[in-house]
Amino acid sequence: MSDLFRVEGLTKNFGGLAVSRNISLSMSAGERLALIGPNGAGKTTFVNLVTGQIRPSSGRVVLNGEDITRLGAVPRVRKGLIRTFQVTRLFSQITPEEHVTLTVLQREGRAARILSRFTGNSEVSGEVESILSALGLLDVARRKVGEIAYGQQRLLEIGIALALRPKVLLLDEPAAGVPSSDTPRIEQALERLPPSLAVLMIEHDMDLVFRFAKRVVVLAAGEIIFEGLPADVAANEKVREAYLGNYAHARSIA
Ligand SMILES: Nc1ncnc2c1ncn2[C@@H]1O[C@H](COP(=O)(O)OP(=O)(O)OP(=O)(O)O)[C@@H](O)[C@H]1O
Repeated sequence: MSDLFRVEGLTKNFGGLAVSRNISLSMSAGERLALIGPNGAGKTTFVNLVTGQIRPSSGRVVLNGEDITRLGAVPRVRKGLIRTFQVTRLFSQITPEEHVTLTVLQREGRAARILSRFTGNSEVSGEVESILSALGLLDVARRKVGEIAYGQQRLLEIGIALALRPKVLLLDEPAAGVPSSDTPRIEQALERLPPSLAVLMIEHDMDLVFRFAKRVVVLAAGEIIFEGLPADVAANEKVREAYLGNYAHARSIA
């Protein structure tokens, strides 16, 4: 099998509620996949199952041919399965340079040493600089995170993920909360992600989805209802029903 990553029959029940239903999906190295679906479809739950934040009721998660279903979140990160979150989780008092430096040191098992000893270390700082540069963050590298734009904070989260040297990167709504004037920056950064990386992106911004993804998977009520080319998704009857149903529901409770 040439799949870098796959899930087989992934199912999660919360009490009587089936939130993931028999999801099977595979990704190869370098793939750009978007996972979309109406609110409550189970997208975040899917990512949580993949990264080990929650355990499936049944099914398997396989990375590089190895069944990692029983591994916790931290060993999965070490194996290269990395995610970002919908809401930023950054420290406002330290800089982007320090965030990414710390992550590189953490990965190398050197984070316990004093950070300042490493900011001048050429091996580490070269890697930090190349990550920040690819994301267009060099000019704010030494500003406090609390002072930089939200779009830049979102990019920094991707930088932290990259510092962990992912093989599979799961991006949970990378453009959420970012003003539309800043979305081109996010798009550019996504275009510059390492070509061999497999990227799965959850996103509601359809323009971004269509420009980024080569393949789209649609989830509705915990199930995959479409898998195919971005150009074919809008015309698909099941997809239209899922979104219309959701909007109708949203209206009924408004
Ligand atoms: N821990 C939990 N216990 C019970 N139900 C849960 C739990 N986590 C999620 N759910 C339910 O599972 C369903 C799917 O939620 P999930 O957050 O995965 O959807 P989503 O597609 O990511 O939605 P959104 O686009 O709004 O972020 C929702 O009905 C949610 O209420």
